[in-house]
Amino acid sequence: MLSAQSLACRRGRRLLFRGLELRLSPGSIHCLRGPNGGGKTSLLRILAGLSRPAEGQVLWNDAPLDARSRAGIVYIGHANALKDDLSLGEALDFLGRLGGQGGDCEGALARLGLASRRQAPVRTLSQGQRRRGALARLALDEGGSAARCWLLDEPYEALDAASAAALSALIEAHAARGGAVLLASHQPLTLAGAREIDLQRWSALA
Ligand SMILES: Nc1ncnc2c1ncn2[C@@H]1O[C@H](COP(=O)(O)OP(=O)(O)OP(=O)(O)O)[C@@H](O)[C@H]1O
Repeated sequence: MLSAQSLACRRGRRLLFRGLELRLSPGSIHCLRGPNGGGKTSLLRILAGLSRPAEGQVLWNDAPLDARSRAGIVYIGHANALKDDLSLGEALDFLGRLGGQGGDCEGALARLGLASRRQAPVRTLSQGQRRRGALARLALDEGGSAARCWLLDEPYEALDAASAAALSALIEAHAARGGAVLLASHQPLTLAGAREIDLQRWSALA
C-alpha cells in the first residue's frame, strides 16, 4: 500500500535519519517508536505527502505518491484541526468532506462516545473530547469501500481508558478490513498483530 525507499529527513541543519525503508501492507498495524525529537512526526508528515524528504521517495502501490493517491491516506497529527467556531458535528463533517470520506458523522461521533456533544461548539470541549472528535474521522472510514492508510501521531494522547479502547477497536477493525495503520506512540500498546518500528535504526543523530 504505502512504502518508503531510502528516505532521509533534514530539519534545519540537522539530519534526523537516513536510508529509511518501510512497507505498510494491507492489513498491517505498525507502531513507530523513538525518543523525543527523533523524527517520528517528521516521518509521518513525509509519508502523508505534507513535507518533502531530503532523499528518497514515498510510493503508493509502487508508484510515486501524488495528489490523487494522497486521497488514500488519512493523517491525524498532533493538532486536531477542528474549527473552534463550528459545532463538533459541523467540524467533523467539514474534515470528512475535505478528506473525501463519506460516512455518517453522527455514528462516527457515537463510536467515540461523543453523541451528546454533536451540537457543542468545538471551543467548549475538553482536550480529550477534541482529540476524540478528531479521531472520529477514522470511524467515518468504517462504511467506505476503499481501504485507506491511517497515519496517526500520538493518537492515544489525552484519551481516557474507554476512549483508548474504542480507538484500539477502530484500528484493529480497520486492519481486519484490509487497511494499513502506522501510529507514533510513546505508550505501551496491545494492538492485535501490531509490529514495532524503531526509528533509531536509521537515526543520523549523534
Ligand atoms: N519546523 C522546524 N524547523 C526546524 N526544526 C524542526 C522543525 N520541526 C521540528 N524540528 C526539529 O526536528 C526534530 C524532530 O522533530 P519531530 O517532531 O519529528 O520529533 P518526534 O520524534 O515526533 O518528537 P516527539 O516524540 O517529541 O513528538 C526535533 O529536533 C525538532 O526540534
